[in-house]
Amino acid sequence: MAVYALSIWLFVLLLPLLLLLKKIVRHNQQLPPGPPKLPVVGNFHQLGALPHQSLKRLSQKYGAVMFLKLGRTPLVVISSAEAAREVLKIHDLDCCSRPLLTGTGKLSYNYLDIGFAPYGDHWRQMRKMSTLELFSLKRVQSFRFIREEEVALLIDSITESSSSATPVDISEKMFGLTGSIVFRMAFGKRFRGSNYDGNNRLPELIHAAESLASFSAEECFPNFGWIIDRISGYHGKLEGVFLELDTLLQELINDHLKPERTKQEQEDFIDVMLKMEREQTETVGEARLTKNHIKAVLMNILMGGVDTSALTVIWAMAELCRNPRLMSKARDEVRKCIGKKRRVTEADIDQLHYLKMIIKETLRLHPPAPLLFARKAMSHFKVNDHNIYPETVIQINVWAIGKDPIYWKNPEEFYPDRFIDNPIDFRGQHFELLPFGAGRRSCPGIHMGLITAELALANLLYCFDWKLPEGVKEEDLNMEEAASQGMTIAKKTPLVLVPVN
Ligand code: HEM
Repeated sequence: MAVYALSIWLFVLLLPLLLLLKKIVRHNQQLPPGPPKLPVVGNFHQLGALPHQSLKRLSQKYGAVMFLKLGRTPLVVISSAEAAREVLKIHDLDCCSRPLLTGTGKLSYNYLDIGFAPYGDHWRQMRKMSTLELFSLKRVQSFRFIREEEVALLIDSITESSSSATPVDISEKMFGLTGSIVFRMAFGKRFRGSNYDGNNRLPELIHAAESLASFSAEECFPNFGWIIDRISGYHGKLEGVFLELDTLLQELINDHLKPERTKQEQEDFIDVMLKMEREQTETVGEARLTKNHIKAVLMNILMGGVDTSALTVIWAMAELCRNPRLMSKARDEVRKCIGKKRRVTEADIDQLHYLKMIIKETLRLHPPAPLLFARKAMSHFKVNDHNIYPETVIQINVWAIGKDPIYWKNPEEFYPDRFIDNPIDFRGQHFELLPFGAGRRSCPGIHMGLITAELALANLLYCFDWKLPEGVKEEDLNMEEAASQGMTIAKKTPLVLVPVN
């Protein structure tokens, strides 16, 4: 008992000394400034349900390069274009790895993929293969007929509602559309509404996979996090979601291997990767391309390709419906340029300059991945004279940068005209606008994502006039973001509009 009391007294006496020591060490380390941390949890409690919004508020107090701790994990958050340029351009190679997490490891077949794989030979080979064979402009163009057919089906389904002025759930329609397009490109099969060959859990599964692809409690709090994971059933959920997706992907691959399968006119992603597996001369990392590599890439395509384009169109339509003047300007452009046709085709898109500005403005205010995907520092480097040490997780708050009044006049206003005679683009050269990231880990699906969103939006504007449902005023339209469920941020409530033709 006496020993116990003595240790408590010693602790109380030594505490100020320990704190002082910590301050000195920290000063010597020259870490970026950041909010005070609580013991054990660090700054975890300050993230809230919408971390990009909380982190923006904190950065206004602590700076554009900010140091936090998620439990034990050191985290640096970047919130200005200048600092983003230093990280993503000058120090791209120092920090172009990803943190190794239980969730991402499982869903990527132990990092055989592109998106979650750590930097190294394997990732370089996979990224090269996907850039040349899956995401090239030529390949994207080869799927033009799929996008045009699926958009035509969508317009037909909305036409039925427009004749009776029935409200349409645009959010559901958009996830259905992008799901169908990605499905056909990747697997050569149709995915209708929320139903794929009887598997109506697919959209739910993709969202569940996205939410499991982040830090588990144990990764943040090594001492007791496992208890939280046990209570929340984290590992069971991860196993379950992985097993269902793995079974689906394996079945799709098996279908492609059946000798009786009729040769498709158009190769899908599985065909392309199976052909590469057969013909490979180069090794991928230490191993050759296997079925697990193929499934890992398909998993990335499902998780990265469906929600992102859908969210872009949903937010664009929501912004236009709140701004009738911009809506008529956009509609006039599409109808004037296209003239009398049934549908807008991809060949028409290049003339639609205002539509492209709308997409850009939407991606500025509503980047689907507001913090990009987490990166991990591989070596020591400095940003604004602050040290960033190996193993630090780095998040770029592109949502905050897109709203920074230093670069954007009236940043909260949806104003596509700001891009007239303005060279700022979103392909990774202008650090004030980074919805696709920049540098080595930037989005390889940019052409595919953009053309899908542009074609869908152009046709929605060309084929219908849009009204808000009875009793909803423009200023009442709910523009809140849903609580973070992983890498992307959705609109909190579905967008419901009435089509008129
Ligand atoms: C509007 C549509 C899209 C947006 C806004 C978007 C955004 C992003 C962002 C922000 C990143 C992370 C960049 C970084 O960490 O610096 C990323 C990575 C990635 N995206 Fe996209 N994306 C879109 C469409 C697509 C599509 C259609 C696909 C595939 C079919 C795709 C596949 C990927 C992959 C595989 C990565 C990981 C790259 C790597 O780590 O090397 N994306 N995307």
